[in-house]
Order: sequence, then C-alpha cells, then structure tokens
Amino acid sequence: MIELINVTKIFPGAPSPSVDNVSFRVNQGNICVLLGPSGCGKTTILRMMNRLEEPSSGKILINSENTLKSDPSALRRSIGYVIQQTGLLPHRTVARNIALVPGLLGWPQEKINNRVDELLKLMGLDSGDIADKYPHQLSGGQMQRVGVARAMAADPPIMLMDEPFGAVDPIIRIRLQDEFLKLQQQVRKTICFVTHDINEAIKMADYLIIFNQGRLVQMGSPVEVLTSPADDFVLSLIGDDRGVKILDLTRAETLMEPADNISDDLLGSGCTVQSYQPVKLALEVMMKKNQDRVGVCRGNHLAGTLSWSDIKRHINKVSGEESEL
Ligand SMILES: Nc1ncnc2c1ncn2[C@@H]1O[C@H](COP(=O)(O)OP(=O)(O)OP(=O)(O)O)[C@@H](O)[C@H]1O
Repeated sequence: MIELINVTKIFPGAPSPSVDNVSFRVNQGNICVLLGPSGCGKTTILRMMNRLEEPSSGKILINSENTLKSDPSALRRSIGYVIQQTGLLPHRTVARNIALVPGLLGWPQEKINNRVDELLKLMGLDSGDIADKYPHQLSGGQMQRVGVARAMAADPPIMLMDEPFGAVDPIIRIRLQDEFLKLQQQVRKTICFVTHDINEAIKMADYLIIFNQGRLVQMGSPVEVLTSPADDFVLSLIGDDRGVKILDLTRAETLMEPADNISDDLLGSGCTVQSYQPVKLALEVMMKKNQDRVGVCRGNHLAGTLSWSDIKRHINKVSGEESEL
C-alpha cells in the first residue's frame, strides 16, 4: 500500500543524507514500526510520505501512485497524521479539532457531528464531558486520544503516527498502546508508526524496520529481528534481554509438552495460563504460585504443561548460548 523506492533526503547544507537510499513496503492493514535512535531519519520518512518534505531522489508510491504527482493537500487529507505534540489547534474545541478534515472535505454538518460523537466514544472519551473543552483543559492522555481521533476523523485507510504516545507517563502510555491495538483489530488501518522505544516497537509492530544514521539496517517481524539481529548496532538497540522480550512474543502453546500423562491437579491449583497467552505470563504465574511448571489450557481443558526447563531451553536456543542460564 505504501512503497518507498531508493528514497534519499539531503537537507540543504547538511554534510550527509538524513535518509539514505531507503526502500521498503508497508502492506495493507499492517502496523509497520520505524525504529531507531534520535536523528536517524524516522520523522523525515513519515513527512515525505505525506509530502511535508520532498525526497531529494527516489520515489514514494501510495496504492501504486507516485505521491509526487498527487495534489499535496488532497494527499494529506487522505492520510491520518498523529504527532507527539498532538498538533491540536489551541483555539478550537475538541469537537472542532476532530471535525477539521471532514469540514475541509465538505461533509454535511450532521454527518460531522455524528462522526465526532462516534470517535469520542471509540477513544473511550465522554463526549458530553470533553467535546466543548479546549486542548489546554485536557490531560496528556486525553490529548493523545483526541489527536488519534482527529487523525481518524475522515476514516483514512492510512495513518502515519509519529511517537503518538510519547508525551504521557509510562502507565498511560501502556494503556493507550493496548487501546490502540484493540481498535486496530476493528479498523485495520495501514499504519506507519515511529518510535525510538524498543518495547513499544515490539508490542505494536506487525513489521519492524530499523534505521541508523539515515540507513535501513534491518527489517522483519519482531521475532525475526529479536532472534537474528543483523549486526551489533541492532543487537545494542534491542538490548541484552532479548530472550525475555521473545518470551513476551511467544505463545505458551508453542513450548508446552502435551498433556497425555498429566493429572488435572494443576487446573485445581490455578497455576495455569491459556494456550494463546505469552510465555512471559506463564513465568509470572509460576513465580506467584511458587511452582516450576504451569498448566496450559484451551478453555477449561488442560492441553499441556510448560516447565521452567522448557523455557530455559528456549531462551538458550534463541540467544544462541551454549551455557545454562
Ligand atoms: N528541516 C530540516 N532541515 C535540516 N535538517 C533537518 C531538517 N529536518 C530534519 N533534519 C535533520 O535530519 C536528521 C533526521 O531527523 P529526523 O527528525 O527525521 O530524525 P528522527 O529519527 O525522527 O529523530 P527523533 O527521534 O529525535 O525525532 C537529523 O540530523 C535532523 O537534524
């Protein structure tokens, strides 16, 4: 749906390209996360997608159309854009901020009002309480939700999200991430999401693209990147605890031993997880219950068990370490 082909951006007077010969594709309905340290060119890439910047060379296709041949205003109205500072207009109420793009597109007022109400509900905001407030009267979390609602107002198929949850505290941030992932299950937008937070990247990404100094250094699913980092830079970016991060992405059923000869005692003890839940949760349940294995259930039925030694073996395998932990 979005494709970059050999895109380079050199700002006037800059000693080196901010974006250096970058090519990648974002598939429809996926969240593609651009990850990398500050200044590696992530924001510039997003801004080139909606023509707030122009590439020095190369091209960007959206639905196979070269964006440089489209009308920039029409292009921007067809793409939702969320930035860290939310970009809300301070002199407009929440409702009028959300109504901005539908208004520019000439929607009838009643349709706009209904859409504003619908979006506030979707974002878990009480319309009666918040619609007539101004941005400075909102909490950080509310402001970020309104920023996302505004970007979604005209139901664009593509959303560009630049550190959209960066300005809130870690607890609200996790809540906003969870809410957004739940919402994405319903709306299935094509999303390019920028962050420099590895944990956020792993959590949000269907597909991860890593940059260093304007260059693309690795792309793949979070599990692929964690299990096979391309070089020392990626290794340092993802951190020493990549084994633990993988446990958060691995479903309990993939490591369990089948339940053939096991009694159902574990079921009674509450020392269980569901088959689709992450191995990391299984580890937490084990520690809480002071056990060295958990039951892995499908619904009410015990499908297998997962032991501490199964998990250790897995961590050693993905970390490529010979030694026992
Ligand atoms: N308008 C501009 N003029 C000149 N240089 C710019 C401009 N915009 C960005 N740059 C430079 O391009 C490089 C990449 O910046 P960019 O904002 O894309 O990085 P980033 O990875 O998004 O960083 P951050 O995570 O800090 O937002 C930086 O060196 C920055 O100084």
